[in-house]
Parts: sequence; C-alpha cells; structure tokens
Amino acid sequence: MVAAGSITVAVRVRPPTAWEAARLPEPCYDSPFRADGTLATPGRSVANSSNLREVVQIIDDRILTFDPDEKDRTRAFVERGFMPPGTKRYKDRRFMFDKVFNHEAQQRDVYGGTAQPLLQGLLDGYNATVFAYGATGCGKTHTISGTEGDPGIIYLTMADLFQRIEDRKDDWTVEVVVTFLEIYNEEIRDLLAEPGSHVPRGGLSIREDKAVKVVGLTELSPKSAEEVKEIVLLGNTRRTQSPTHANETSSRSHAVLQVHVLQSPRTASLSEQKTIATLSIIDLAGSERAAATTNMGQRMVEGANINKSLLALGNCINALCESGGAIRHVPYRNSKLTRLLKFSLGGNCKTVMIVCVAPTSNHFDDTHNTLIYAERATKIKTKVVTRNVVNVDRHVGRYVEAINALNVEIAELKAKLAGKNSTENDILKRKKAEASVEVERARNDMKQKVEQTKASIVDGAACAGKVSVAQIKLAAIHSRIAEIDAVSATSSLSPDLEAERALLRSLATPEETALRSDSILNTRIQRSSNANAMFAATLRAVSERKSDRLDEVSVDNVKLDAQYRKAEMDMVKAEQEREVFKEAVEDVAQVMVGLIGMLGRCTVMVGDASRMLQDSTGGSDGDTPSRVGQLLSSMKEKNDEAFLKLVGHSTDSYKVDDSLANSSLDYFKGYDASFTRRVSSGPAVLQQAQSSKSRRISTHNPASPRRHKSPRKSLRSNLAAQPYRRVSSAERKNVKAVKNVQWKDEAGRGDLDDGGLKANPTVTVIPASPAPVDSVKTTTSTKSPLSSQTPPRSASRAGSESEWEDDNDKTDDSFSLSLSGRDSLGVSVPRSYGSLGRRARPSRLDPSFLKSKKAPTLGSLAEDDESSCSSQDRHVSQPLADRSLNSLSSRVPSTPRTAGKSRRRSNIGPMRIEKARRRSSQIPQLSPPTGEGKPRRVLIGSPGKRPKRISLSRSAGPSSYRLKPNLSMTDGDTSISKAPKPTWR
Ligand SMILES: Nc1ncnc2c1ncn2[C@@H]1O[C@H](COP(=O)(O)OP(=O)(O)OP(=O)(O)O)[C@@H](O)[C@H]1O
Repeated sequence: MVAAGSITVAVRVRPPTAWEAARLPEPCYDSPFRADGTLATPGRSVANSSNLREVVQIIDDRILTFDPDEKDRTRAFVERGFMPPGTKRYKDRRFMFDKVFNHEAQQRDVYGGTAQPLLQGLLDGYNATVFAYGATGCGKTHTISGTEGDPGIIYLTMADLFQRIEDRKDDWTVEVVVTFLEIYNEEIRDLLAEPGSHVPRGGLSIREDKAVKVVGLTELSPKSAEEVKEIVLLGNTRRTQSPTHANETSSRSHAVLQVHVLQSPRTASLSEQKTIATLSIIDLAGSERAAATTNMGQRMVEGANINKSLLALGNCINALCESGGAIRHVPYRNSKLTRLLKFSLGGNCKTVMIVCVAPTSNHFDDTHNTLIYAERATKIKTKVVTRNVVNVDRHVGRYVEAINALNVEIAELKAKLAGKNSTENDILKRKKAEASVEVERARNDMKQKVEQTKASIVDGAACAGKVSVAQIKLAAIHSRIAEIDAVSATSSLSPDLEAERALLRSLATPEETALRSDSILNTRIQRSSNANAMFAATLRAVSERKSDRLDEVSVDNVKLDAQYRKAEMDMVKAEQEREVFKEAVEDVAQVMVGLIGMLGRCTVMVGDASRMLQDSTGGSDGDTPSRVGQLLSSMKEKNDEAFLKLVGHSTDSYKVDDSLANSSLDYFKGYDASFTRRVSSGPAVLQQAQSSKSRRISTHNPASPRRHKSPRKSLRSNLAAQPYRRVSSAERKNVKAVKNVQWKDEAGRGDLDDGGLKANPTVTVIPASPAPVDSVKTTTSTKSPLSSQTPPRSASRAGSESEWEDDNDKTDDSFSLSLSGRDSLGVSVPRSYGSLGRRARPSRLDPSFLKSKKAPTLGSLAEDDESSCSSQDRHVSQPLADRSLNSLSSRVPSTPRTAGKSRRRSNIGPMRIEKARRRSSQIPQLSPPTGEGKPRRVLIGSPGKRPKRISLSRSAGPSSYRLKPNLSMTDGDTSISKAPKPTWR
C-alpha cells in the first residue's frame, strides 16, 4: 500500500521549431558596457525584425519562470513599448513542479524522470497513468510516441517492462495485454481493430465497476517491446491526425494505450496470489484557441470537442483540488475522457502528468494557461493507493497442472545449480552495465554544470579577493586618517599633515567605490554566488539521485565524484583568490621599493643640502639659511630614524662619501616611475580632486581655452581622467614609442631635450597630470652629453597635432616648482606622488619642453576588474627588473639634432610652421640667456594672443612665492609659482 500523495507533474519545454528559431533574436550583450568601458551597441535583437522571444526561463530542474522580467531596460522598451509607471511589463511568474525538462532534454531523460519510477509499482500490482497535456504543437505526441529513430515514453517503458519481466521470469509468470483506443469527437474507437470490422454506433462504450473498462476492445499480447512499438505505430496510422495551422501532424483525438500486466507466482500451490495492474499512457489532443487558429468545418468541430473534454478534465482537477480530502462531487461523467481517467485522477493509481509547453512568445497565452493548469494539478491529493491482488484457490482438477509446473521449476533449478544456466551472470552483467551508464550520466551532468558555472564562480573568487584587498587597504588608510584626526583634535594641523590627510582621503575614494554594494565587483560576486548555488544544487541532486539501476557501489562512486568536483572547484576558487592576493602583494612590494628608494635618496640629499647651507653661513644662529639648514638637517635625522624603525636600516650607514665635494645633489636626475600600478587608483583620483582646485585657480586667466573645449576633447580628457579607464598594453607601448621626447622650440628645430644633464640647468618639478602618461619637463640651455644616444626623430614620433591638443586639454593652470642650482640635474617627479597640482600646460614656446610618457596612468582597482590584461601585459615595463633609480635619461630615447633641417612638428603643414617661426622671432625674450650655465631660452612670451604667458617668466609677482637661499650654488632659486595657463591658439 502506498500512502496518499499527489500527482507528479513534470514540465517539458520543447525546442523552438525552425520557424520560431528564425524569428528569435540573436543573443546580445548582458550589459550595455563592454570590458574596455566603451558603450556596447545593443544586440541585434533590438534592431532586427525578430518578433519572437523566449518566454520560459528554466531556473533549475524544478523551477521555471514564465515571461521573465527583462533586466535590460532598452530591450524591454523595444519589446513592450512604453508602459505607464506601476504597470507590470512582464508577468515574471515562477512555477514549481516535480520536474522541469529544458529543450535539450532527451526522450530517455524524460522517461527516467516520469514513467520509469512507476514501473516497479506496476510489477508490484499498482495501477499507473502517464498522460501528456499541453497546447497543440507543443510536443505531446513527440514525448509519448516519438519517432522511429527517437522513440518516446511508450517504447522506452515497454522495453524496460519486458526486461524486468525477463529478469523475474524464474519466480513469476507474467502476462502482458495491450489495448489502444482513441476518443474522437466524444466517440471511443479501437485503434487495433482490423479495418472493416464492426464498429458500434456512437463508438465503444465504457463500463465502470471497480475499474473502468471499455467494452469490445481488441486485446493483443506482445512478447517484446519491439512488438509493442509496432502495435503503437500501427495504431497511430489509424489515429485521426490532420494538418492544422499550428501543427502539420496535429492529433485530433485523445489516444489511450493500456497495458495490463497480470502476474502469478511460478511456484504452484493450492492457492494462487495474482496481481493485476494497468498502465495507461495517454496522449491528449492539444488544446487550441479557436480564435487563434484558422480551423474551419470539420477541424473546428474537432477543436470544439477537444476543448470540451479538456475543460471537463480541468473541472475534475479543480474539484479534486478544492475538495481538500473531503468527499465532494467530481464531474467525471461530463466527458468520455474524464470517465476513462476517473481512477487515474482520483483513484487507486499513481499518476504522472507530463506538461508540454512551447518556449516562445508565439504560444504566450497557451503556455501561460497550461502552466496554471499544471500548477493546479500539483495540488490534487490522491487516495491511498493499494495493490491489486487476487487470491485464487486452485481447483482439484488443476492439481496435475500445478504438479507439472513444479516439476518444470525443479528441473530449471537443478540446471542452475549445475552451473549450466548463466542467466544470473548475464543479469548481473547487464545490471552492472546499466549502473555504469547511470554513473556516466551523473558524471556528465556534473561535468556539464562545472563547465557552465566555472567561469562565473572563478570570476567571483577573483572579485572576492579584490574586495578583501580593497578592505585591507581601506582599513590601513582609515587608521592613518584617524591618527591624523586625533592630532587635529588636540592642535591645529600642520600643512604637511593636512596634505597627507587629503591625499589619503583621495586614495580611499576608489576603494570605497569598489566596496559599495552596487559596485561592479559586488555585482559580479552576486552573479557568481548564483552560479555557485546552481553548481551545489546540481551536485546535491546528482548524488541524491535515486535509480533502480544504481547499485550501492555506483551510488558511492557518484557521491565521491560529486565530492571531487566540489573540492576541485574549491581549489580553483582558492587559487584564483591567491592569485589576486599575490598580485596585490607584488604591487605593494613594487611601490615600497620605489618609495624607499625615493625617500632614501631624498634623505641623503636633504642632509647634503643642510650641510651646504650651514657651511655657507658658518652656522650662525638667527640667519635664515642657517635655520633652513638646521631644519633640513633635523628632517634628515628624522627620516633616518623613521627608516631605521620601518625597514631596520637608514641611509646614514650607507652613505659612502661625506665630503660636500661629491654631493648627491650633483648626481640627482630624478626618480624612476616606470612601474605601472595595477591595484591602487589613488593617484588618478587625487588628480581628479586636484583638477577642481586647478580649475579654480585658472579663473584668473579668462583666455583659457579649456572652458570651451569641444565635446570630442572633453570626452577624451574625461576618459583619460577616469579611474576605471583601462590602459591597454598597446596604448602603453604606443605612448612609450611616440611621446618620449619632444623638441623644445615651437618650430621643432631647437635642441632636443635631453633630460637635463647639462650643467646649470633649470629644473622644473611638475605636478601630476591626469593624462595616462607621465610627463617630464626639463629646461636645458645646451645639448646634453647623452643627447648623442638619442635616435633620430621621426615625424610620427613628434606626435600629431591632436596629441598636442590633447595635452593642452589635459593641462591647465598649475603650480610649478622651479629649482635652479649650480650643478643640479633634471628632476622628474612621478606625477602620481608628491605632486602639488596639475602639471603646467606644455607649450611649444616653452624651452623646457620634453615629453616623457613612460609610465601610464596608475591603474585602479576597478580598472583592474574589467581589464583582461594578462599579468605579463601589466608588467610590460618590468619595473623591478629594470629598476635603476637614476637611469631615466638612459631610457629616454634622444634624437641627435640635424642642424639646419626644418622639421614638421604637426600635420598642419608648412604654413603653420612658418607662422610659428615668425612668431618666435618676433617675441622679445624676456629672460634672455645670461651666459654660460644659464638656460638658453627660459620662457618666451607670446605676442598679442597670450600676454599672460609673460607671467611664466616672472620669478616674483603677486601670484608667485620665492625662496632664494644663498647656497653655494651661485644662482640657486627655489620658487613655487602659480603658472598661468599657456595657450595654443
Ligand atoms: N522535444 C522535442 N524535440 C524535437 N522536436 C520536437 C519536440 N517536441 C516537439 N517536437 C516537434 O514539434 C512538432 C509538434 O509536436 P507534436 O506533434 O508532438 O505536438 P502535439 O503537442 O502532439 O500537437 P497536437 O496536440 O496538435 O497533436 C513535431 O514536428 C515534433 O517533431
């Protein structure tokens, strides 16, 4: 006896037909943004003429969503047009069934999930019914009968049944009887009756007793599944099928195949216990909406009858649901179909309903109604199902028969014992083979799921790693900010602490953005956790899968395999996270090496400078230079102290020569900033923050072209300033190749800037620019000794006009710190650190015109998320490998100047060059070269158009601050001046 239960409802979504497939949209991008940050064009679905879409989305093997919400608003609008606010654009309704098969499910999968579990019950004496329900053309006949090459549930069930009968033939005698009928226009017809045989008027009649029986049906006794297949094929040829608008082979009747299984034990005794069970496999005719079909005449009458009987079925289902166990009238008698199904729906029967639906919007209403119908059917509570057992007392007259049967059995048993019968072995072998097929199927399912979800899960792990890195960074930044805040609470903050706090806040911003719940990282983590859940659910389902074919060992094998898959996935996830942490540590190590080098050298130079200052003033107190010297000296000591604490060494122990004659200042050329950061986006943000400051300062220059930049320029400069902007390796290479060196004069004929190796150069420390390249500007008056290494300058290397324009766009008013000393060398400061504002707009008239675009914009964390650059790409500059802190000039490609040769500096043409030259010659040199060791051309004013440029050369003025210590260097000059905005046009 089986406890009361419910009807098993399985849904099968058929694949789109060729007609539908041609009208479905191509898959389009998930997001309107591509990885490189550009806007993706919408998929063709939006633009092309496809007028269908998929309305069934399968969530897992039990849940599906009907008419899922379209997340892409653009597509939603294109699909549905404008919807008033508050209106539900999509039904977006979830349904849960006992089983859901997607369009890729094979006949065997459907059989395994629906009819197969009923077989054992059938052999134990329980009635069973499988029926297919759905709108016309949704695959009912395909599921139930199938085709010759791809047989459906009937054949698969019968093959399995005969196999099982074979397996138990030693103990049981089994008889199989088959009938096949159709209900056409409320008439029952025998599909196995020979043509021409007598058919009663109004069709065959139904007789109801403890079971439902159709009187006068032809009964056949097949001996194998093949015979059943032939019977079914024969019956189908007699079944009423007609082409309709919806289906070329539309079944116009309900077909019912009944398989009666009669079993009796082989061991004869005085009484016999027989079991009788019936399996009904029903292919219902498809429901059809008359308005939606073009059926006329006979087809219309058929349709009306089909709908009438299906309506009666629906009413019975409703009544069975609503009764909730109470005895309530169920209108079975309203149609022949419901009378036949009476015991299947509410009686002593295990029932499986296979609901067939189409996937596209072509069948929108039908699919919706079918799913609602099916959902209601899940609520039907069936009665307690009992075995159909009949005890028959054997008549005395049949004793001889029983004795004979016993003798036969004894002979068979003897043969078995003698080892002559290998049936058992065969059965064992077959069972093993079946088990291994099942195990293989389970493995394939898991493998498939791994392939489907791995990318997303691994991506999620990488994102989780990045989120952890961002959290760690943010914690460090916040703790330092808290320390500074604590200082500010007790006393007013010194400017350096103020600056540090502002810098730290800027550094914190991108990390905070990355950690926001709606950030790209978190969205991807969410997506990955969905994939993870699906993966886990599949593993669970596979390892808990119940099948008669699986023996204990196979079940263990499947479970072990599932555990292995899980462990494998965990390992890949851990590796991915480790990779992210490794990258972050590498990044921090590189930054640390850079900073230690920079600070160490700074400290040594500060020491040297302080000694110079003190020596030159004789150390007398009250003298400003002396005080500055003392200050620098104490700074050096504090730096050394800090070094000792932080890294265990100080520069003091490593300074080789203490004599001023060999001062470090003589050798200083700048810091190496070729390392491209991948994780922090602080500097980019800092520049953004500072750009507003720069812009504020720029208001004093009304002639600034910046305010009226073209959309093209503004887009480009915006992209350049984006912390999320991806800098491709190609771009980096390009930048490196094209923008390393520039000619210093306007016509491109002057000296090539050589990195300031000339004696007595003017060194300009230029703050950061948001452009994705670093700029180094050095003013020299004569040719550098290293300039001979400079390769010849090609037209392309000079950069195009648009490149110049871009640079102008990216620069604005800025602060510049100028140092000029006796033997000082060119300094390039990494634009990302230590910058006070944006770098001065480079001017063709500016003699200190050298462009070095070695290090691209420091990548941000978020940028790294979207970047698909390999780590090799990212390390293209090999920062650690070629890190030599004083080797900037050796890497700057320099070009030997070809005297007297006119060069084009832009693609504007000779006229422009001519104009530029003329202009240069007309300009009075406000800071003419004063002799050996001075800049040859320091700054040049522009006639008419750019009067403000004159202020560039002013060493003192209302907007400049000057500190002129009397160093031993004859014309030492350190000034921080607010440079006016240089203009091009
Ligand atoms: N799962 C499937 N895989 C491949 N083809 C399918 C599938 N389901 C249905 N089809 C195809 O769709 C078409 C219609 O299917 P079918 O005749 O089984 O529909 P039906 O629901 O029985 O329709 P009707 O109620 O009108 O008889 C057939 O050509 C069939 O081969």
